[in-house]
Order: sequence, then C-alpha cells, then structure tokens
Amino acid sequence: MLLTGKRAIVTGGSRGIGRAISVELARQGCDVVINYHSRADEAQTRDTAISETIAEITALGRRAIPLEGDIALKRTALELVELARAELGGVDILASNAGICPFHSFLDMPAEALETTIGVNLTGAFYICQAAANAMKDQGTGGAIVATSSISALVGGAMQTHYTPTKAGVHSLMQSAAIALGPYGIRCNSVMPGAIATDINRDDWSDPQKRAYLDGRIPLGRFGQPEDVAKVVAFLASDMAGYVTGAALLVDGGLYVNLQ
Ligand SMILES: NC(=O)C1=CN([C@@H]2O[C@H](COP(=O)(O)OP(=O)(O)OC[C@H]3O[C@@H](n4cnc5c(N)ncnc54)[C@H](O)[C@@H]3O)[C@@H](O)[C@H]2O)C=CC1
Ligand SMILES: C[C@H](O)[C@@H]1OC(=O)[C@H](O)[C@@H]1O
Repeated sequence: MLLTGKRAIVTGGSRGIGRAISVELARQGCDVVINYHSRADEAQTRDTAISETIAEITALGRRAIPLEGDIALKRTALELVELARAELGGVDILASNAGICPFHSFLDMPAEALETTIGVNLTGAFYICQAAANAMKDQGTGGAIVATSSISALVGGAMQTHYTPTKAGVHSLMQSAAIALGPYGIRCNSVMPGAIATDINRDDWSDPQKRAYLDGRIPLGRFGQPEDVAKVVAFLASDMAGYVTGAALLVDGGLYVNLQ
C-alpha cells in the first residue's frame, strides 16, 4: 500500500473519476472525507452514489466520511477541512476533483453557464486547495494536493469555451501553489485526463460518429476508465512522487500527441 494511515479529502468524490479516486486512496490505506453534490433534481442518484461509495470503502476496512455541499462556496471548503480535523485528526492529501461541463455553443453562451462553470471548476478548486493547505501548514508534516485538470487545459473545444479555461486555470493554480507551498513540504500537481467514460460526457459521446472519431484518435485504442485516472492520483499523492511538484500528468491513452 502506498498511503497507509493517510487522511484524504476528495471533492466530487462519489461519482465518476472522483469515486474511483476515493476508493483507490482507501485501497492504498487512506481514510477519506468525501464531498458530494448534485442538482436538486438528481437527489436520488446522488444519495445512491454516496451510499455505494461509502460501502465500497468500508468494505476495504477504511473510513469514509461524507459531506454534502457545493464546492463553489468557500464555506464548503472550510467545512470539509474542519470535518477532516474533527473526525480524522487532520488532512494529508487533497484530491480536488469536482467539476462540471455543461456543453454549450460559444456565441450564445448564457452568463449563468459561464459563471457556474468557473465557480465550481476554478473558484471551488482555489478555495479547497487554500483551506487544505492551511491545515497542512498548521500540522507541519507536509502534504500532497492533486487537482483534476484536463487534456482540455492544452487543447480547445467549440462547445467548451467556458470549460477549457477553467481547466487551464486549475493547471496554473497547481503550478503557482507548488511554489507557494514548497517551503511547507506540500506538493501540488495535476492530472490531465483525456476521454474518460463518465456521466459528464455520456450525452456528448452518445453520437456514434463522434464516438468512433475519438476512439480512432486514441493510440491505446480505448476510452479511459475512472480507475485509470485514480491510480495516477494515488501515485502523485504518495512518497513515490516525493520529488514531484508543479507537474501535470496527461492520462489520455496518447490522445494529446496524436496529430496524424
Ligand atoms: N470524463 C472526462 O473525460 C474528463 C473529466 N475531467 C474532469 O474530471 C472531473 C470529474 O469529472 P467526471 O468524473 O468525468 O464527471 P462526473 O460528472 O461523473 O463527476 C463530477 C463530480 O463532480 C461533482 N460536482 C459537480 N458539481 C459540484 C459542486 N457544485 N460541488 C461539489 N461537487 C460537484 C459531481 O457530484 C460528481 O461527483 C471533473 O473536474 C472533470 O472536469 C477532466 C478531463 C476529462
Ligand atoms: C467533459 C468532456 O467530455 C471531457 O472533459 C474533458 O476535460 C475532456 O476534454 C473531454 O472533453
């Protein structure tokens, strides 16, 4: 196990990539505070997802402590860190993962879509990184922050003009935080997933032509699974990556480099 006895916070940790991260960190020895949140009309799915995630972690012999809350709010970040302190005695690892991508064309982008996407993906990442970093600094034992950026930090998408800048922003946040927090022994890195099969893109990739096009562009010949990303997050959070900070690791099956 890579992370025996560590205490982690995972945002957006009950579904998709975040769920896989929560479970992988537990498999590697962490107890996990899990932030989860959904629109009100998704309450049923949300509650099932967090219950299943908790059950999976408990079966691994680790603790899973849930906290419902909108990560765009600074209040949620402070509550998550306080919960980790109260229940686990502190926080050693943060996986800042929560994100949304409501696909929309550029010229008629509603302000609400832009502002919500920036709020969840970038402002939310800032608040939770800041709150966790302060806790790690006070503990004096260092720590590791791994943010879920994206291949979209490096390349664009016509229906993602509100989204890709947030992922470039998360990448940049990790670079600057790595400098600010290096003196405290806190490492900051990001993962850049490519095309990973989750709810976020289910509708977009339900178009068989688009799916076939993307399939053909991935040198490893398949879409990624959430677990492909989670294993890399666990590695970056561990001492195996003890001299890695300010880095970004593509987890994309080679999609980014495949021009022709
Ligand atoms: N699936 C993909 O191909 C890729 C995904 N990503 C990123 O991975 C991260 C996870 O996304 P997926 O697992 O793919 O999608 P997903 O839709 O399955 O998961 C998103 C998670 O974020 C949570 N979330 C949404 N709004 C929230 C809010 N306001 N407060 C707290 N949590 C909130 C959701 O409840 C869910 O747990 C996102 O940051 C996304 O941008 C990056 C590159 C590729
Ligand atoms: C949500 C998209 O399907 C997915 O998210 C990303 O960040 C990738 O660029 C994919 O487009």
